[in-house]
Amino acid sequence: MEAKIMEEYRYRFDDFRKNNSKNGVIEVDAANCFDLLVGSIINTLLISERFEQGDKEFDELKTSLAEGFESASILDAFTPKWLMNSEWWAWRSKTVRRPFDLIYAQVDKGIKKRLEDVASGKHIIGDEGDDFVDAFLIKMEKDKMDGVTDSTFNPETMAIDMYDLWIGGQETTSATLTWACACFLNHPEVVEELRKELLGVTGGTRGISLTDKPNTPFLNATINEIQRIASILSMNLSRQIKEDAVIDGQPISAGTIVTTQMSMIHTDETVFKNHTEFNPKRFLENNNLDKSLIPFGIGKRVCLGESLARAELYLITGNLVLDFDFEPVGQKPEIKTRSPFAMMKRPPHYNIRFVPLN
Ligand code: HEM
Repeated sequence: MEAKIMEEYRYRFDDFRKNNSKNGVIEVDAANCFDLLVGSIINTLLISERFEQGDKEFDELKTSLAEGFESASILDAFTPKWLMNSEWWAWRSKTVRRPFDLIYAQVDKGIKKRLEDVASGKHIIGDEGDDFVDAFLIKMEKDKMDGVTDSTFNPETMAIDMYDLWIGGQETTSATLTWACACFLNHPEVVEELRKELLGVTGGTRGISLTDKPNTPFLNATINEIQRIASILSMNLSRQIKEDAVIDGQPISAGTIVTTQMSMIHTDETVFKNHTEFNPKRFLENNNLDKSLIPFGIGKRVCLGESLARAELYLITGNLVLDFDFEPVGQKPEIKTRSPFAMMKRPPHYNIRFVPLN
């Protein structure tokens, strides 16, 4: 996983150096930059294909996915029945759902092409396969050979899984990285301290790697603080109560749909003093504080992509700090969301300069 993330990181920034730089300084739209990088990491893991700048299909998919997340709100989670039957709701659902339909169509197309390539011998599946699609096809074949009649591994479930992974992994990670750079632009002192820590670990001779994690407490704390400040999912996914229960003194009947407002947990002033302040050191001063940080949810249905997302955040922020200085283009972005009432707290929109350090 690390190798694939780093390959995409290097490829993307080499490409920016060639196509988006003046005198070696890269200037890009922060959101687009991370969209392409994160999208390519997921797509490479899923189906061994990266996205390039100017790819119309990816641009359409991304724009509508961002719009979908921005327009989806608490209303979509708790829609009253009378509203669901209205024409307005039918129109709205179509608009909110459009990006999701586009993603499904795209993964479905990719699977069909892989199946054709396998059939024609253009793609040969090795013992372990190259990616998620290969691994899925191997499992499908195994179930067939073993005579499993009720196997749930088929092209349709593969498309649904890929769709889930795409939706779960793209916008979330990309938005968090866009928040990260907004924090860095506002806090050069944090960047400086991070660089000192990372150079101490690498000796300036190599990039940062996941094995360095135990030796980079300040980077770990900074990523925690970025995720706390970003708190990109205002609400967690919903749960349905199976039995009558009491939550925090409040009786709740079986069948009730409940959710957690994660952004409130992350801004609880009794836990995170001066919660509007970006202060990574709070996680170093209190070793237990990260237990109150749940950006990936908690429990049995915790985020399936947590380890991938954590690896991406660590490797990308760490290596960016080692490779570049960050400069705003015009005014610094405010560390403030563009969509306070949406399900996803979108980062500010800004352009950024990456100034190579050597
Ligand atoms: C910073 C990045 C990410 C954040 C903040 C995030 C956050 C979350 C949260 C809060 C949930 C709901 C957990 C719950 O119900 O308790 C979730 C679920 C999920 N996430 Fe993520 N996620 C991120 C990245 C990813 C990535 C990279 C992937 C996969 C490529 C992914 C795939 C999923 C899936 C499939 C689920 C549904 C799990 C289930 O219901 O069993 N996520 N994520």
